[in-house]
Amino acid sequence: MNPTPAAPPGKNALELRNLSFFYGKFQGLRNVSLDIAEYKVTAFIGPSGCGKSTLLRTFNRMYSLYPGQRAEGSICFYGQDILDPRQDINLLRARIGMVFQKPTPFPMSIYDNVAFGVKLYETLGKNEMDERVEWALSKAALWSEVKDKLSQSGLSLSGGQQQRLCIARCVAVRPAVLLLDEPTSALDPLSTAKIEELIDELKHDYTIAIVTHNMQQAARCSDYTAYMYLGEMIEFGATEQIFFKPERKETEDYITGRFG
Ligand SMILES: Nc1ncnc2c1ncn2[C@@H]1O[C@H](COP(=O)(O)OP(=O)(O)OP(=O)(O)O)[C@@H](O)[C@H]1O
Repeated sequence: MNPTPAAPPGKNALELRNLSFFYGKFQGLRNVSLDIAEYKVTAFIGPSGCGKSTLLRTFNRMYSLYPGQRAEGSICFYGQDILDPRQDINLLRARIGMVFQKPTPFPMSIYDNVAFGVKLYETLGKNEMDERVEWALSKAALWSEVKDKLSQSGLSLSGGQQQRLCIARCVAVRPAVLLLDEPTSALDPLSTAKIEELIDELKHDYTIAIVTHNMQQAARCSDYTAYMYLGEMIEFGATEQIFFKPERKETEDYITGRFG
């Protein structure tokens, strides 16, 4: 199967070319090429184990934490190859933030959860930090719910609020790209709807890549969709095209539930 590189019109935040990934001897990604358009939502769908999370984790070199895992090919982030061994990983993670499947607030106050990342990269005075925390919590549509209890533990919030707190923590360091790895799979339908609304708001300011098992979610939230299978990019295009007029039979079978 050949990958289907497709360049959405406009500027790209990330450009992947012939990206392969290895967990030791096991190859998790095979020659993936695609462009991630700036200020759009790109969704990654496909059956369990097809490499969606593996792909997302290459975008901020998350795998570098683990010996034996390596990527080949190139990922250009506004013209800079992030796979270059000289890449400053901390700086990269400030520019490309990640939110995980399970909400992961730190065992500290709501305020400190948001301020934590900022302190790693910037030295702000108290007023500036207060402003940044309020700004980030507002961006994550959480400010009105927590403004009177900023000193309470982040762990005291509901699951949906905790996930929005994690988004606020990510946004607070002012990244260019947000990576969302199944951000609603641990949430109830109401919290899921809130996060989906939030994604729609956030794409005005951020480029978003989302992994989801939920096809309705991909159809609702994304501008572009990539269908993956066994580590390969089978088809990539505008979400409407992928869902209503897929070019590949494999994509159609998956979308219509005939897969397997
Ligand atoms: N740490 C690891 N070591 C070895 N193999 C791994 C590791 N993590 C993932 N894999 C393998 O890489 C492949 C892709 O896994 P990945 O988690 O990216 O898939 P996925 O599409 O995100 O799956 P899911 O939808 O179930 O989360 C799978 O075959 C998986 O078993």
